[in-house]
Amino acid sequence: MTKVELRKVFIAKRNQLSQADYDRLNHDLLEQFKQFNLAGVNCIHLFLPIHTRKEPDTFLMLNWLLAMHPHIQRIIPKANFADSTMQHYIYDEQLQMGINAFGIPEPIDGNTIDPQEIDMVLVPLLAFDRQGYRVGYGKGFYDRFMAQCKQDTRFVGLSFFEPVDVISDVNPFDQKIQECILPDRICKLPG
Ligand SMILES: Nc1nc2c(c(=O)[nH]1)N(C=O)[C@@H](CNc1ccc(C(=O)N[C@@H](CCC(=O)O)C(=O)O)cc1)CN2
Ligand SMILES: Nc1ncnc2c1ncn2[C@@H]1O[C@H](COP(=O)(O)OP(=O)(O)OP(=O)(O)O)[C@@H](O)[C@H]1O
Repeated sequence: MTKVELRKVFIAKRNQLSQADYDRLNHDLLEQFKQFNLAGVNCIHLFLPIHTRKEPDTFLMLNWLLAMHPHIQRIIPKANFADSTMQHYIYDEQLQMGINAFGIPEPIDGNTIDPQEIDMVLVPLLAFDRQGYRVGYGKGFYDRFMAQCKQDTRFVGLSFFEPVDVISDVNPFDQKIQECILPDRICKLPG
């Protein structure tokens, strides 16, 4: 299926989730995340969820990391919709948070870092395929950002749903995830 078709199908699948389904799936994703090997990860980048779009609740991972791995630096993005780029802020006491026009919790002001410092990125997606290609909301924010990271940065998707076989219209800008956290397992991708 094409990205346009997949967006429709997977937005509908999310919208059909009841609050109870959504809560359970978030709980299950957190349990899988806890199993994840974080050896060598000193700096982790997390998107923050658009709750109205029933995105995976990454606040659960953020809080768990603070409690269990306080030495790991946590980074969150601020999106600039004028040019589809993002800036990356350290989630510390100095960070001032707000909610932008798209419902994304994001920094207003704080300390920024360079993408080259990031060891692992939790990547938002609507759908992904068995090769590791992903479909987002279609502005290329993550394709641009992932291209700026180190060669060995780990890109990890979070999905409530299984991969599709193939995304038929991938383009040269598309960046792949190497793993995807699902509610019942961690799905390894060819990378
Ligand atoms: N939580 C979260 N943060 C994220 C992403 C994400 O997928 N999830 N993004 C991942 O890349 C970027 C934001 N991408 C977005 C792209 C489009 C729309 C959006 O609402 N688009 C409108 C159409 C607007 C237009 O075309 O001008 C829509 O879909 O109705 C929202 C976020 C950066 N931050
Ligand atoms: N590094 C880049 N430089 C210029 N344009 C880019 C770059 N990366 C992606 N794009 C453009 O951004 C758009 C991304 O569209 P695509 O449908 O692949 O988005 P997506 O992966 O679903 O979105 P997102 O990454 O925002 O979740 C395409 O038009 C693509 O050409």
